Amino acid sequence: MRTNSFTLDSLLETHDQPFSIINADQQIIAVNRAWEGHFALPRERRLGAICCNNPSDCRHKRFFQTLEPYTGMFSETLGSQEHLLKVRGYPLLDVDGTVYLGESVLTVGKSASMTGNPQMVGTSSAFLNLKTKLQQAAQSNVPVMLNGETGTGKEFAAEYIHRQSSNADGEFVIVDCTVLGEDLFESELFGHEKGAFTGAATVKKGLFELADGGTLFLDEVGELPISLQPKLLRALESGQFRRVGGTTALKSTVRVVTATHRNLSGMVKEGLFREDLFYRLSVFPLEIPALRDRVEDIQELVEYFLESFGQRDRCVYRMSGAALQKLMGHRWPGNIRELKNCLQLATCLCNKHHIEERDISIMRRNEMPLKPGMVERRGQGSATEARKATDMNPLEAIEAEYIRSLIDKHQGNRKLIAAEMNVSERTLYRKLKRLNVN
Ligand SMILES: Nc1ncnc2c1ncn2[C@@H]1O[C@H](COP(=O)(O)OP(=O)(O)OP(=O)(O)O)[C@@H](O)[C@H]1O
Repeated sequence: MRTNSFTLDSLLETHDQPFSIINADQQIIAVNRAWEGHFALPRERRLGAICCNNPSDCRHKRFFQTLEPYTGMFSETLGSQEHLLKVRGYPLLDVDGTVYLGESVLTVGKSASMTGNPQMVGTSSAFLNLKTKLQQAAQSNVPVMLNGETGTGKEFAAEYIHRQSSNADGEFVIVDCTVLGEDLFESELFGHEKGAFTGAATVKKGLFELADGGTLFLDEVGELPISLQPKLLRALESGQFRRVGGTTALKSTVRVVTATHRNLSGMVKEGLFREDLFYRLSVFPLEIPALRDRVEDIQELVEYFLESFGQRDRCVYRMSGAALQKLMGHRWPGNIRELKNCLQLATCLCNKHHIEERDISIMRRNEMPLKPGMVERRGQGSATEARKATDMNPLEAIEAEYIRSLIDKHQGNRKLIAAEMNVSERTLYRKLKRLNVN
């Protein structure tokens, strides 16, 4: 059979979809007109350039290791814009047998900047991997379980999944499992009919119903009492539920995302979490990395937060190199929330909007700032008494005392108390409830 050789450019232009060719050195060697138009980038700016932001760990590199065709959702920053791409990559052979990667963009979803979502900041490989997986999870519609330390951005990630998913037009409903005791669970989750119990003066829709067509985010799902877990499982499996006091079975189609800082599979082994519910919820498990495992992102996060504080305060905050070094050297047990709160405080302490090393006050976990007199009061036995009265362990008693000192200091302002403790207001609320502090 006689074969003709066509010029590369004429072949490329037969693709209506954006199309690019990448060599084994991960350089872009050709793009078509649809690609230029789609990304609003002239080809001269891309030809010869390295394929993406993170060439040491990207789909192109993996392709040249395996030569396996692939299809999937990925996020990529081209120019100054973040794009969510559905791509197909496959091998191309030239006449002398050299392998290239041909990649076409199949359909294009919404980008975070286009939807006005808060920006997901970070370019470390740990973070980019996570972002790609979040997008894959968003497209898949299966239950996602997010695992990570406090303040790593689990709720932020859950909302990101929601906004990128086909349920984005529905509600993003957060269920805080730490506050759902036996008495609240059914009426909060499934709602109640008028007169179902004393105080049920009107019909109330539950969170499950409100999330219909949207996303139900079960935060701290590991805290859900085991006695309530079968009820949740039943509703998730059938999509059906009854309001308290109601006889009609209602239906709700929700996308489920859960988060926990606990080792749930360990809890299953210990009989503290139902195995069937665990498997039902963790079809797509995702680990959110701690900030200390992606220190490369600290500078970018600092710039991002300072810019947003600057917009709020109508000024431009700057930071000295020494101050940044101090931030880079900390282990951030409270993760991104702790960093954000630390910067928030620095903007209040600094002079002429210039943050110096002395303005960075990092709170050591074992250095609880006690109010004058607090040690003395503890010495007189107030914490011990509180412990006896409420059956607290010694650490809880100290924590309760510490929170009380902050309540005094900030005159009960929960925002300020939570900020000083480096926890979310919701976490503070849980602590107040658990420690019985008013
Ligand atoms: N990638 C990111 N870019 C910018 N801000 C982020 C990012 N990830 C998290 N944040 C911010 O960090 C803070 C903590 O995030 P979030 O509340 O989602 O953490 P969490 O893991 O759910 O915490 P907790 O377990 O204590 O509830 C929030 O202010 C959030 O906006």
